[in-house]
Amino acid sequence: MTRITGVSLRRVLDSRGNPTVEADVLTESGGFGRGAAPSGASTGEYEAIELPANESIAAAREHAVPRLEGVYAGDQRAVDNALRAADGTDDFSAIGANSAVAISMAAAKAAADVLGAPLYQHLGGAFRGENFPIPLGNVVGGGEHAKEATHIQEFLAAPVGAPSVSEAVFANAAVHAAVADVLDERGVPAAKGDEGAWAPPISDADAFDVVDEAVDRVEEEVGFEIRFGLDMAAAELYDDDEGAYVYGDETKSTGEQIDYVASLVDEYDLAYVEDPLDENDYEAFAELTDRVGDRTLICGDDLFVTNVERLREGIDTGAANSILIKPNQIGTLSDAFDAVELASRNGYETVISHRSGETEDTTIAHLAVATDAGFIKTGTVGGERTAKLNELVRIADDAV
Ligand SMILES: C=C(OP(=O)(O)O)C(=O)O
Ligand SMILES: [Mg+2]
Repeated sequence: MTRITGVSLRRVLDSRGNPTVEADVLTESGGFGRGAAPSGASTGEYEAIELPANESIAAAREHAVPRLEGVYAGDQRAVDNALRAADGTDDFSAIGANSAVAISMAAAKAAADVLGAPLYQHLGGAFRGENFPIPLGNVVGGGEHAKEATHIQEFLAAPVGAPSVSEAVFANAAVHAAVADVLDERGVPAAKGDEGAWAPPISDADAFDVVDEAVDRVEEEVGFEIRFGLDMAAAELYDDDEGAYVYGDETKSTGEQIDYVASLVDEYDLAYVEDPLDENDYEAFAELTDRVGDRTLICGDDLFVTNVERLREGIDTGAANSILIKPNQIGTLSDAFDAVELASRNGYETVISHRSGETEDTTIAHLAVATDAGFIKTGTVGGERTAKLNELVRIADDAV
């Protein structure tokens, strides 16, 4: 049976070397699941609250663990309702979304363990496992993820024509390597940012040129279509006092930002643009989506924060045509599923996503397959990123 008999919590390292929360869930029949919370750097204003790991663990031990004992791990809503009840706030500020999401994911894995089913099947049902998300691979980045690099946070390879998820994963790694070659040929030194993308000290315009060239080279090599996209993380660029987007010495008004993004979509045939505008500006999002939403995905990350109420507002105003899903932005798997369902029912594409601070946890790979998501954004290289990519390869190979 999947009745929970124990929950233990500990501090472990994330990929930035910061403490994060890991949870173990045990069931009465010996089922075991482990989940670890990721952590953002360019966090949205409306995200659930991450507490310092120690504080979150102490609060969850006191308030959540006693309520979870006896709950069926296989009843994900019951687990997540218990977490919400233990917390008692709207944003998990009492026990921390970090403990909440770690426990929520660990319970799902414990239930899958008892059932002897892969996590994606426990979460998504018997007919999942045929369709795979296209991985969006961060190959050049800056913003809050790397100092002295591009203003735009992420340049993402999008192997839209790949015949399999495995070929898509390897294509993104090849684009990452080709970017290194192009930078080297141009004499540009580059360290890596938090997500393993190259973080060269070049302008955004030069980065477009480098990524375009790298994508062309790999496209020729692999023989299928590779496009690219962006996470502009524009809430980080937007200055409330100036009422403008700040790119170093240059600023753009909201109208200029919309024109700029629309021109990039057309010039580079972008497949995907995440957070092109400030997280409070549904109207500007809607204007851009109206202009280019027929030929690219306009995705809300900081805009929606995996929150059904914010997504509902986006649907009502025509603000976007896709949503980024980060379970730790909202705190539980049930809430993340609700956001996916609302999105799908309204024709929105879903993109399951990692955070810039990650662990070896592979839940999001299973979540993407379980929800039949069109895309997954989980980096390109680096152990905490390849953990998810390799898990997708294993799921496709029936090896989980
Ligand atoms: C993954 C992202 O970064 P972070 O985790 O820092 O929010 C993002 O903005 O999409
Ligand atoms: Mg983002």
